[in-house]
Amino acid sequence: PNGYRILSKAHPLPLLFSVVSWMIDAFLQETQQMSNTYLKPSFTTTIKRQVSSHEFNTKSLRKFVETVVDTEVSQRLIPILSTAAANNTVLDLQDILQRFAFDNICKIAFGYDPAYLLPDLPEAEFAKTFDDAAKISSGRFATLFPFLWKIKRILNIGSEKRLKEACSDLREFARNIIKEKKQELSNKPSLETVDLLSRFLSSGHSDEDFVTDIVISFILAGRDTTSAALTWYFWLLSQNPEIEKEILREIKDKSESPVYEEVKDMVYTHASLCESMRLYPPVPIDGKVALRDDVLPDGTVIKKGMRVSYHPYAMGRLEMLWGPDWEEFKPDRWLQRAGDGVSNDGKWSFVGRDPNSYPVFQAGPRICLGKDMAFLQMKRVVAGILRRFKVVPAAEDGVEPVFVSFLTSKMEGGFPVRFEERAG
Ligand code: HEM
Repeated sequence: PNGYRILSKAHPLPLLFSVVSWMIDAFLQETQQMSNTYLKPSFTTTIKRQVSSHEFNTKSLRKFVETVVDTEVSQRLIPILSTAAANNTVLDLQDILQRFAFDNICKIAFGYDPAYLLPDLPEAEFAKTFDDAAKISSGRFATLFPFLWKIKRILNIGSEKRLKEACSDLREFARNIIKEKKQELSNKPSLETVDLLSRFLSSGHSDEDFVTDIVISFILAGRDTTSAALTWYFWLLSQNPEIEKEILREIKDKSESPVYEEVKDMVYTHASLCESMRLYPPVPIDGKVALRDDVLPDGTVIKKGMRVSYHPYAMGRLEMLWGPDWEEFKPDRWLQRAGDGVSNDGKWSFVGRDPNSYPVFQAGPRICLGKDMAFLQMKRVVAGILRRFKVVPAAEDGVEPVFVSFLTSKMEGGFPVRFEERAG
């Protein structure tokens, strides 16, 4: 569209030294309108410094997987799918996975259980508000006439009025979580809480707006990303039975291992998840705003204030990066035989890609902090579901889902499926 320049054509993501995180920040900027504060420039950097040594280290991650994810899988997800299989009911898998991810991220980040993944699939008012806010804010970046939304915002009408209301509700929701957590901590100062929010509050962060931002950004980072990845993953598996068979074989092989070992060794499943996110990245487009004048490695001049976007969706489909078979869902492109090449022991090993040519989790110093956590969660869900069920799209053969994006990717209208119990 007008106003856009392709800076590096098909070239891998250029170095982005002097740019700032944009997606989460942009969303937060909107929600912050309500508290009349300005985004602290170092906000997400501060989160990173604060939490990377705590919640995202291996020990916490293992705990997260073993307790929260497995409880949610075995006590909520599987019983719901079992009932649906027994009654031949069609469920919207996208909705189920979003509920699953929302419960998970709330439990790990705040020690709070919203219980959205219950058999009666309760109205998720908060989730709807969250979707509306994300949809309207992402619409701003896609518009050809940005002055229109700015006028609407000044006049407080239409979508901008709805956004303002939604943001107010979100902040209210976040404040309530914080209030309850503070109460809990004051009653039990020595409470053995491992959630992020307790850590922030216990370590002296009392600025309400700051902590509210943390709550909202973690929901955004943790809810829609893994659920988007898994929704498209199950769709691709339904279209590629041979690959599904291979994953199932791996899952069955590992079923006797302890949780952490199982997940670590699921090389083929890991490759298939990477491959699925190549074609359907949960964050299909992301951008940065230049803090000061800069020159990209290819000589392109960037002026302070210019927005630079990069497109994981487009980059995942480039022939020059992935070869002439880029359209194929092919986990093998992430694998090689382990060993010395002579005594082939038959084991596959995973071959990662340079994050600059696969920026699904972004690249550089602001790379996703939850990447390992996301993979652990996704593998446990894949193992939990596939071990018991075959996921069958309810739409007629040949009907393809439509990819849409509101900050994160979605399947338009959801993903209606049936579940078939596997024999044995
Ligand atoms: C498949 C799942 C996921 C994908 C594809 C993904 C992708 C991304 C991307 C593209 C960014 C960069 C955003 C930007 O700065 O513009 C990001 C940042 C981030 N992600 Fe993830 N994410 C995933 C799951 C998670 C999970 C489960 C968490 C856990 C809470 C998480 C936490 C974060 C955090 C804290 C940042 C900010 C890092 C910083 O700015 O220093 N992510 N993620």
